[in-house]
Amino acid sequence: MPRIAIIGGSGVYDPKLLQNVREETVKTPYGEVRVKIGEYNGEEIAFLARHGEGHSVPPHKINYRANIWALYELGVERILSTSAVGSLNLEMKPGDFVVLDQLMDFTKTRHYTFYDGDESPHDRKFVAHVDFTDPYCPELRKAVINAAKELNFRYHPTGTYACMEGPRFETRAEIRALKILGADVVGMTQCPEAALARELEICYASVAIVTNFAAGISTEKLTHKEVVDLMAQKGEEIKYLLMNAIKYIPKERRCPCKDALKGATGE
Ligand SMILES: O=P(O)(O)O[C@H]1O[C@H](CO)[C@@H](O)[C@H]1O
Ligand SMILES: Nc1nc2[nH]cnc2c(=O)[nH]1
Repeated sequence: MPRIAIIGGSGVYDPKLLQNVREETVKTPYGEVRVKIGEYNGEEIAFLARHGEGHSVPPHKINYRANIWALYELGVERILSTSAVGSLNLEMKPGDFVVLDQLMDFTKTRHYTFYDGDESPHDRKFVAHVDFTDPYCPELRKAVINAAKELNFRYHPTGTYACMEGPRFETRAEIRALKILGADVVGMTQCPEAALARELEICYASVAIVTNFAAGISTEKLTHKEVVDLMAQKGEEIKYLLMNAIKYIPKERRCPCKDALKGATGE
């Protein structure tokens, strides 16, 4: 059973560094999900392409609940993901890695929880309000930071991610407002992905890769092509960073993520 999963975002569509890769279709109450499972240094790792292998699913249409539930069904306890982002912070330049520690959710039409009471399509028909003060797992964040240090990659140990609905990019005014609100980077997929992992008591962290300066800060037109091109240039580094982080992930979980539901249901 894979204890660790990688969710690849834009530009990260296949688990090149895994050996003996097999594909499983996992049935979930929210639909079927195709997951690849391979090995790295003798450890079973699950891999899921967030947008589908051909980047056919836009950010606002991703079946986040099926994806996270599928990894839960496989026994995954820890999820590392990648996120291509625009930067609002001049210190965070294209090509930089940002180990996210905070997020703000500005999405509008997504499905945000597994806990829909009686309407839940599974036996967890209770109401739950999980703590999300710190949305990312401290142990996973530390593992990525250790790996970035060891590989001598240009990285930032913290960063606040503003999640926009998309699929369009932002206006100048929206980026100006997000900057005032304290965002460092902007993307379209961390919400509800991070919260759904917390709701199933799965540790979650995301390595953001700055692909461009955000609207109004960049002097150029924003294009998805620029995002995918930069992710392709950084492909090898991203894979080495994620794989290198694995050895720093403690076998035993001592983080609050594993007890997220304690007290969340009022019981
Ligand atoms: O967050 P990932 O999946 O890396 O994708 C990012 O890249 C796309 C924009 O080019 C958006 O979907 C944005 O969220
Ligand atoms: N929302 C958003 N997502 C991105 N992903 C990569 N760059 C950007 C950006 O500028 N805005």
